[in-house]
Amino acid sequence: MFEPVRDNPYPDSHVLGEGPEPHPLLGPVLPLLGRWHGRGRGEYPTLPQDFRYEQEITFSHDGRPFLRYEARAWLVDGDGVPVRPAGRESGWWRVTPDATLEVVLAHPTGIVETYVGRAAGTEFEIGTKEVSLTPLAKEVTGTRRHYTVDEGRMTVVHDMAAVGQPLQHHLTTHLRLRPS
Ligand code: HEM
Repeated sequence: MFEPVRDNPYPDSHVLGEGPEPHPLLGPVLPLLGRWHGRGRGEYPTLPQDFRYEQEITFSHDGRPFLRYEARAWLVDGDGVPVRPAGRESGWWRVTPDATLEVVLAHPTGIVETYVGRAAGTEFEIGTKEVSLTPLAKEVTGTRRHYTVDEGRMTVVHDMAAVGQPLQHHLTTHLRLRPS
């Protein structure tokens, strides 16, 4: 019944030239591919003070026309010393033939977001189509994310409408591509 099986023949890759060939439709999002690590600052008008964090983001693929996305962050103090784990999220970035992006992200805090957006060179902009919340999740009504990639550096600006507040800045992160 429990016969041995071979290793997964379709591994993910986050490095060009390793693993499967990227699907041709992934062309517009290839600048995102890789493991990124960096620092950020966050704020929101409902919070008593702003905060600093570090974050790791990985975009990978298995040869099909979507990226796998994984991100985790941890708060740090003013000296960069880790304080506690913070936001985590994972999901999928699907690319259509006209370079439209369709993104699904899930958070451990009971939030699931669907997004639509566009890839334009090294700029990627996505905005929520719908946000779905579990009963205990904080009220998030919409978010917008802007990714800019430039020679191994990535900046992510994340605006959010939540807990009765209109869409406004929550996070800005500056990341560098990690050597694999
Ligand atoms: C790098 C990722 C993130 C970090 C470091 C971060 C950090 C924080 C921190 C420190 C707080 C204050 C409450 C606390 O101490 O836990 C907070 C509040 C909040 N965050 Fe984030 N966050 C991140 C991503 C997100 C995302 C992706 C969303 C929405 C999809 C989100 C939605 C919220 C909401 C709704 C609140 C509560 C505001 C309130 O109740 O006043 N956060 N975040």
